[in-house]
Amino acid sequence: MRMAGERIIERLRNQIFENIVKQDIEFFDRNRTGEIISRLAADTVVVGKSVTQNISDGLRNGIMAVVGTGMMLYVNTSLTVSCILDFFFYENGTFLTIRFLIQLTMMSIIPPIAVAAIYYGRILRDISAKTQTATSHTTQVAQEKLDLIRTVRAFAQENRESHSYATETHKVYELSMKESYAGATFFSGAGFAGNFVAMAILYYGGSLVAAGSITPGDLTSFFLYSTYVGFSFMGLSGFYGELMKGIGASSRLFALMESKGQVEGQSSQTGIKLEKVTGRIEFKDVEFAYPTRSDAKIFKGLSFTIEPGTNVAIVGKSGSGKSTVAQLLLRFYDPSKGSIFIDGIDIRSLDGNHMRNNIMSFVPQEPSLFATTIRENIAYGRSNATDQEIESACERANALGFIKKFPQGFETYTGEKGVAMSGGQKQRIAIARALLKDPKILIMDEATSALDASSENLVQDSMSQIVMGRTVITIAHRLSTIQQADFIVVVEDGRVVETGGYEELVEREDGKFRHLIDAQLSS
Ligand SMILES: Nc1ncnc2c1ncn2[C@@H]1O[C@H](COP(=O)(O)OP(=O)(O)OP(=O)(O)O)[C@@H](O)[C@H]1O
Repeated sequence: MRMAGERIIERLRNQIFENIVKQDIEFFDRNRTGEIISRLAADTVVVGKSVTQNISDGLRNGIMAVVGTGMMLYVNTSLTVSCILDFFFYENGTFLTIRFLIQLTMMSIIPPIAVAAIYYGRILRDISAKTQTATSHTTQVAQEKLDLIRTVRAFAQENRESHSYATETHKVYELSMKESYAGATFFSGAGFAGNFVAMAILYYGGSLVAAGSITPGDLTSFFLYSTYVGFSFMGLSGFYGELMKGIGASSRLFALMESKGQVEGQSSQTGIKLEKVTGRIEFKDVEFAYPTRSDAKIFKGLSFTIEPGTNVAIVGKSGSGKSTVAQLLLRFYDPSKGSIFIDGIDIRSLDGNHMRNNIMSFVPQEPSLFATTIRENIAYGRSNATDQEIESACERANALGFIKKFPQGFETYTGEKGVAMSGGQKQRIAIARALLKDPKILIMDEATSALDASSENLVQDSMSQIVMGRTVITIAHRLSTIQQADFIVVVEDGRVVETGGYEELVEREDGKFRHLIDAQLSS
């Protein structure tokens, strides 16, 4: 049972994690990582144990109850005839036979214990669901605060964070207290009833022995079996309670396991697999609001076309939705109206997995690295890449120089989320990672923002190599970095308000792009 339990826990974890990583990005906007981690780590153990170790206890107790009752009846049958005929009424007319003792045991312990056990089980189920939620909140708080430990330290908020963690752990403690009270009430009540009946059996059984209607041996065996039955019913109640606890903890787990993404096929492997792509992109009348903020429309009819092989910059004020263009193109979300096409095909009909794996590469605004070596981070999208390919991607991303300066070179450990790398180094590793896939469409979200002027110049210099033979979308904040763009798309109020080449737009006196440039120069 223990082995089966461990196997169940392993399978539950794997299946739930597999389902979670395939969820839409919206799911991660709605759920906090700490909660998911806690469900995977703690809830799976409660559920696994409740259906295995607990079942073994339940089976043992069930068998003991059945056999014990059978033996009681057996003791009874051997005496039944004489008991019923000769001692049906004893002395002063009291109803005292072994049958009566059985009835006494059965009637006075089992039904009340059964009713109390059902009630106790329900309480445990509710408390268990609440405890698992409270436990997930403690993990959430710990995870978030430790993730941001540098901010916590910089603002000297260690005490406050310890206090907020303690508040959450206290909620778990209070629920555990409730569970303890419920357990103590149930088991002490059941124990008291059991002892009372045991005394009653001894008292009446003693009288029967004294009267010679049963032998001391009969009473002893009967007493032994009834104790077995009593204990096993207590055990069965405990089993039921633990089962209910498992059910309480499982509700959220099964919801996580069964939850299906909203964006059908966001990470599924169905749909068209585009093999020969030119890299033409079209946004047509796209309307969009983030699902978690559906009243704030980001796009209200966004339309633009990017021809294959061009280097396009998307510009606009902060919060105008530039990064959202990338998120829609990667199909992290679907537009509420309108469509996005790649080579004339609506991306909703493409195989999302294939599209992201073979057609596109993305350098996010804040590149995070996995806690492993530089090599593994760069080869993340193409684990079979050769050393030569990795070096070549690094050269184009202007990353080779600094990587080679590390004593361990490509084997240097990048730290959790890349903390052991500078912002500029992380960005160049992320650019190299994107280039290694040799994508037809490269999306760079403010990819050079963390670079110092000289590194940025070096990356800009290699831009001609980076863009060669592919469509590049640069989501630009610093307008100085987009002079090489073939085409600029200016986004404002959810629409495209201007398009054109850099020189052309800069010269438009009253143009939106010109305003952006002027605003940036004067700041
Ligand atoms: N996951 C999200 N859920 C809800 N709202 C979001 C989400 N991501 C972004 N937003 C909101 O959408 C709007 C557009 O954000 P976006 O990141 O696209 O802007 P941006 O133009 O790239 O800004 P910046 O140049 O400052 O990075 C903002 O108002 C932002 O608050």
